[in-house]
Amino acid sequence: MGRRAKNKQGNPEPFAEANGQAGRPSAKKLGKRKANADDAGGAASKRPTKKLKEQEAKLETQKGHAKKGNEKKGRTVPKAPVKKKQEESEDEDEDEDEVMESGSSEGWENVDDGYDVKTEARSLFRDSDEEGGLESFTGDLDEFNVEDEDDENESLRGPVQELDLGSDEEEEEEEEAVPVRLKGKKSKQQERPAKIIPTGSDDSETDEDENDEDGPITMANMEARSRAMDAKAARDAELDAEEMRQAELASDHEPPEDDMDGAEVEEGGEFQLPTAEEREEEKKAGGPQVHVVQRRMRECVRILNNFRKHAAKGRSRSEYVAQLMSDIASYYGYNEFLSEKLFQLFPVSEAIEFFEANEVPRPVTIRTNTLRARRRDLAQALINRGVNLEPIGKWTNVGLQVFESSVPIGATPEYLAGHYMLQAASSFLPVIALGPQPGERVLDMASAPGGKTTHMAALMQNTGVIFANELNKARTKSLTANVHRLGCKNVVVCSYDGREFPKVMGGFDRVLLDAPCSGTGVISKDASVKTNKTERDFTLLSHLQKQLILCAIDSVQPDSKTGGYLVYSTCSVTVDENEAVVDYALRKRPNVKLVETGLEFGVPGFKSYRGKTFDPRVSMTRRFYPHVHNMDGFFVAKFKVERRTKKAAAQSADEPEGEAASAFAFDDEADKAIIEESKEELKRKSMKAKGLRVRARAKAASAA
Ligand SMILES: C[S@@+](CC[C@H](N)C(=O)[O-])C[C@H]1O[C@@H](n2cnc3c(N)ncnc32)[C@H](O)[C@@H]1O
Repeated sequence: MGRRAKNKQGNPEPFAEANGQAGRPSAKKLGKRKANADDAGGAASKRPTKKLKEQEAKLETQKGHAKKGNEKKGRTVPKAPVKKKQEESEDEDEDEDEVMESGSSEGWENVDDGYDVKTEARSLFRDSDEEGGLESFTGDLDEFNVEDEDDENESLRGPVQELDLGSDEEEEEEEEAVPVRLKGKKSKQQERPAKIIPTGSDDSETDEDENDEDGPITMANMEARSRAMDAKAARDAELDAEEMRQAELASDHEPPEDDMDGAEVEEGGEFQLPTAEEREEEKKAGGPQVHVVQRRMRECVRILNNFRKHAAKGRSRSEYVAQLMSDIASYYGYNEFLSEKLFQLFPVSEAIEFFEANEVPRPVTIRTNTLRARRRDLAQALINRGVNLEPIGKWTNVGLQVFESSVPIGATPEYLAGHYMLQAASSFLPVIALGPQPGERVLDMASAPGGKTTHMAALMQNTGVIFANELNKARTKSLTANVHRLGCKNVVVCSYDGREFPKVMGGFDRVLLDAPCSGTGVISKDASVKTNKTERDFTLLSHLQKQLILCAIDSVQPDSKTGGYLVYSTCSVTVDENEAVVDYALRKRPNVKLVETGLEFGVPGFKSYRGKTFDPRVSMTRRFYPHVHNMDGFFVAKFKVERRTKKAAAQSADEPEGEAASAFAFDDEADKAIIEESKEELKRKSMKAKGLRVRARAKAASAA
């Protein structure tokens, strides 16, 4: 398998200005893909890169530069246009900026020609071993990798899970073969016979293998190979675009029923929704067989995409939806409540893409700590150790994507020396949006394990001061460790409930509230979310988030000469944790307004959702999705806080609970019990973290 194929991440290019609608596969398209893949034998374990590729091809072709747009290798997270200002503030490396901007070969031209990475990596390994170098780190990795299992990012959830430290025996074996130490978790999909909606990219693995010649990748041939891959990607993009045009053309001329996407009859005869009895029998037999569920899901998607045409007489849309949601839950392993909640966020076909993307690990990415290293130097040092990497994209000057590595990325000398942070690309976004400036006073209200705190310290060039607050004392250890490792000298770690601000301290130029959330954006890293989140969790969380956001707003200094901003972010995709919280804040604090995040990609937030209307400015917020942007699901909103006038204060007190409020807001009086429960829950968690005995929840509740 090719070098990149081993760490294939689905799709590459960004969907700059994606709006969530763009390029959604039509029913026709899905059918066509399915037919293609079925022809190819319904191969198992293929990644859901298709839609991304199609969208890219379409968008990029429209823009007239498909060549750049479709790097089929799935080797990048979004390469979105970058703002000049961000570039300047994020990286001091001017030379590198030049190379990046020239766009010639993504910044690697000036490394030594003829350098054989594999050979060098082998010798480095030996050297390290002799010196007790890398080997000696493995035992202590946990300490260095900082974590706490429920951390949202960094070394905790994602990348480190990917690392395979292996046993000593493996080590020896691997040294011979130039080991790949970076491994994806085996997804459930890989054990399944076929995809729900097979895609044309299903043959991409073969393509990649063809592309990856056997010889060693050297500095000399890296660029040429990269160009060859780009050229191939461009050809693929053209083919895809052509296929898309054909599909669209065909949909303009009603297809015959036996067309690929018509009411085709799959193996097993005409599709019928199961009756209640059949479903009961299915349950008794231990649930449906995988191939039955797959087919049923495919059929339901097809029918729901053109209900009038394809639905069986007498069956309602809601019956198909109910069947599909139930099958999604069993096929992907979600509880029914969550599968429904997530399903409702998207049009039918896109929902499947989302669930599929959650089965695939996101790219492993690192952030250069510009307090200690320049990205170019860091990249060179890691390449010398046998790490295959490249810049994430033009939107960040500090990010690197790691494709494979023969060393544990969380234990290299550079890691230990604080030259980089293992950090999900999505985690860069709120910090870029906040844009902390040197000399400012900043609050990071919920900060452990410190990925964003340390990023802000770097942007502030270790000047000014950042108060890094974290409720959970146990988690302040990893936060402090990271602050030290990365050489941040302007950070004060503290441990309060965020809701105690600004009483504890206020008057900040900027505040980041990276709120505690359900983690529905990071399911690929933490599959437990699929089953352990209930309706009650979402109620409690959104209450907490609403309380925290008001405290965060009140902690901002409206008269700040340089700032006066708040960024609210979550790694969740649910509306109650995102737009509903933002809408609530806008209503409760008329002295704040939403401003553009400055992030040039991402889908606008929902202005309305399931019959509820939010403040129209909520569309200035940005959503990020695994299936669209190949990053963790994420949400970012940026506020400007202004001076509170008497009139505004009165307005906020009188603020009627609007249309959206009924569903998403809370009334302090009526919900007192819930708020108390949420406090109780936090207390329990904190006690647990300290190793204290915690009363069982039911007892605690009745006692309260
Ligand atoms: C999404 S994580 C923060 C990740 C962090 N910003 C980073 O980039 O590394 C949310 C954090 O909020 C903490 N937290 C939960 N409730 C809190 C509260 N009431 N006040 C402050 N922090 C809280 C959690 O313990 C968790 O560490």
